[in-house]
Amino acid sequence: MSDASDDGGSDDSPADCDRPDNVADAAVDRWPLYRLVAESGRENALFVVVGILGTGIAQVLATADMFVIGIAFDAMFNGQPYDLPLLPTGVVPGDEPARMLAFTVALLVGLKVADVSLAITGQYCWNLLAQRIQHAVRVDAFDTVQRLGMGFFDGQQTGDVMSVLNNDVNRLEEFLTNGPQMTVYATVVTISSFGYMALLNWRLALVAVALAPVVAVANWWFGRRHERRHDAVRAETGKLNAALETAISGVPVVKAYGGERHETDRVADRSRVHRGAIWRSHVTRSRHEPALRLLAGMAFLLTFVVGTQWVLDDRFWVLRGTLTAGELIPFLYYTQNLVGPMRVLARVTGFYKGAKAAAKRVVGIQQVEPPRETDGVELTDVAGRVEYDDVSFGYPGSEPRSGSENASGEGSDPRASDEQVISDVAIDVAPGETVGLVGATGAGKSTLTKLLLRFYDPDEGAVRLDGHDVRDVSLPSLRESIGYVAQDPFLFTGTVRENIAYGVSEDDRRESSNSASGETASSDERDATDEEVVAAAKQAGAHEFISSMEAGYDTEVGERGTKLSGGQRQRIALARVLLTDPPLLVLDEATSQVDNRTEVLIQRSLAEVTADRTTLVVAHRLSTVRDADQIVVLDDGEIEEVGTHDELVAREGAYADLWKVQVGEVGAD
Ligand SMILES: Nc1ncnc2c1ncn2[C@@H]1O[C@H](COP(=O)(O)OP(=O)(O)OP(=O)(O)O)[C@@H](O)[C@H]1O
Repeated sequence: MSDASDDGGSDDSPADCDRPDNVADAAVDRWPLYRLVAESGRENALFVVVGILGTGIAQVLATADMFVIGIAFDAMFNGQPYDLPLLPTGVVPGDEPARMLAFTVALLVGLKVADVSLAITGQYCWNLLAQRIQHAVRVDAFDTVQRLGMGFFDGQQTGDVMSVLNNDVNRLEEFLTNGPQMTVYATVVTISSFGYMALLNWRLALVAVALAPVVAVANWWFGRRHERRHDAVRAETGKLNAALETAISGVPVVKAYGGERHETDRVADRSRVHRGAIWRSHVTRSRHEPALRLLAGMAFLLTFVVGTQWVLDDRFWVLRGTLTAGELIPFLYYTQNLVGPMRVLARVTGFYKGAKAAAKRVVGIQQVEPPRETDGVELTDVAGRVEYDDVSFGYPGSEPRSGSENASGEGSDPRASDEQVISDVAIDVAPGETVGLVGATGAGKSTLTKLLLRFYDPDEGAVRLDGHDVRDVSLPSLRESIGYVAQDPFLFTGTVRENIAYGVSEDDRRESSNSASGETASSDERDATDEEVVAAAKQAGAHEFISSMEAGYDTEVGERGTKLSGGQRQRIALARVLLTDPPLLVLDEATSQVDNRTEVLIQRSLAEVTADRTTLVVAHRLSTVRDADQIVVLDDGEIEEVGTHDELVAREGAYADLWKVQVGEVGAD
């Protein structure tokens, strides 16, 4: 995946910035998890500190009990002094065993109460931290995704991107909830157990930890295996999601072609691969923990043998000095106590590697630089002059036509090897003009409009608006100047009213994103009034059918507008654009799905709207562009003819042929 250059207008190309093959391939960061937590977690530093202290001190106190019992045991039964570190001598009772016992019980109860209270506080902080970071990472990643150029979405499967925003981010939460406190627990229990052992007998303590280097190497080895396994699981989860998303969103086609069995088989194949990846991950996990416990068991046995011999013989090999039974019993307890951290170490390593694999994918998305949004010329009072200045363009990553060469005649430049979809197109649209773009399917009409909107940048030449290269114009300002109705308009789940008013609430949306980035928004935000919504719907020929629906403007349109017909969706999309009252209009087959009578009505009301604003109209139905000031006929990405309807008909060229076919003067062949 390539990062976008961000240092100049023409270098900051939405097409350049996003050619990822796979979200996971993008992460070049060595510490993706640290990067995410550090970026999102700075404001949560207090939770980290309290979490570490709470969990840490709780564990120190939890492991103190056996130490206290050992000292009390020797004091009560072996006549040793009742010497507890950190406690003033006056507090500790005298020689009477009953008083010593009462004091010991009170001390143990106090330790347990403090331990539990601190553990609960620590747990609370870790949970809160995990939730907050998960939320921040998800919102940040989503914000990045939706600001990426169209090239990113061309190269990604929606289900895979969804999987990053959902499954992978959840995986982070799982790690953050459990990982830090488990790590603190394991570290503190290990250190404090070792500390208590060293206080009891430092020589025997060294024996007990003799196998620590072996544990470290074994854990490192398992960690590497975990990482590979988790990388595969995360990638396969994304692919499975993509397969599910494609099958569900294509359900009408699947049903129409009776493809249910085929889709089930396809999902089953993906699920099988996914299951295999998960299984391999489980196998690694199921071997990891027992292996570490085995090593801990060996350490315990070693300590037991050495310690017992030492107590019996007053020495063991080079180990000399006194070792009492009262010292050995807590000592063995602490050695056994190390089994818990071993188990946790294995689990935390698994959690960490899983979260790291997920973080790589999240960071992979975050590393794709979105095109600059706020730099550049702010357009005000747009007159509407549009110029395509010898524009050539090929979609990033598309295959070159056979035999084609790039501009330099070399094949090594990946950009230049893209298939040219637009070649040397020059069009000059005066402010207020309406231009029709016509031509065979795949001729490049929609692509030309997308270059104006800067969904992509041209490879050669420039697209200008009011004399400004659109690459030098700030993206929000450019897109606010252009009302765009796409070929297959998208409606959001919600009511008809909400869908029509969507564009006018834009300022509100910008305000929230600006306030997130610390900027303040202008104060002229407003919502559309009901009258404005209805007026726009009337202009778009939508009012009649909306009013005939039971809930009128409050009708729910369903997901992506599935409860409406194609023509109804188009009219709502048209109304949405008209409501924003942009200086420029780009209508890409905006009325292709409405019937002829409705189209004529829409054309009449649109005539008023388009009279004094620049309008680009893409149409197959030539009656839609008949009254345009100029009609550009495209053929295979090149301009074939330009003129008014009458001029082109009189010229008897390609347009005239198309016109004759459409008015029925000649057959299609
Ligand atoms: N995102 C994309 N990635 C790669 N190639 C694309 C992409 N979108 C369009 N193309 C290709 O670019 C060429 C021009 O497509 P475009 O949509 O501009 O044609 P059009 O003239 O609008 O066609 P239609 O009338 O069918 O809508 C086609 O060959 C198409 O396959």
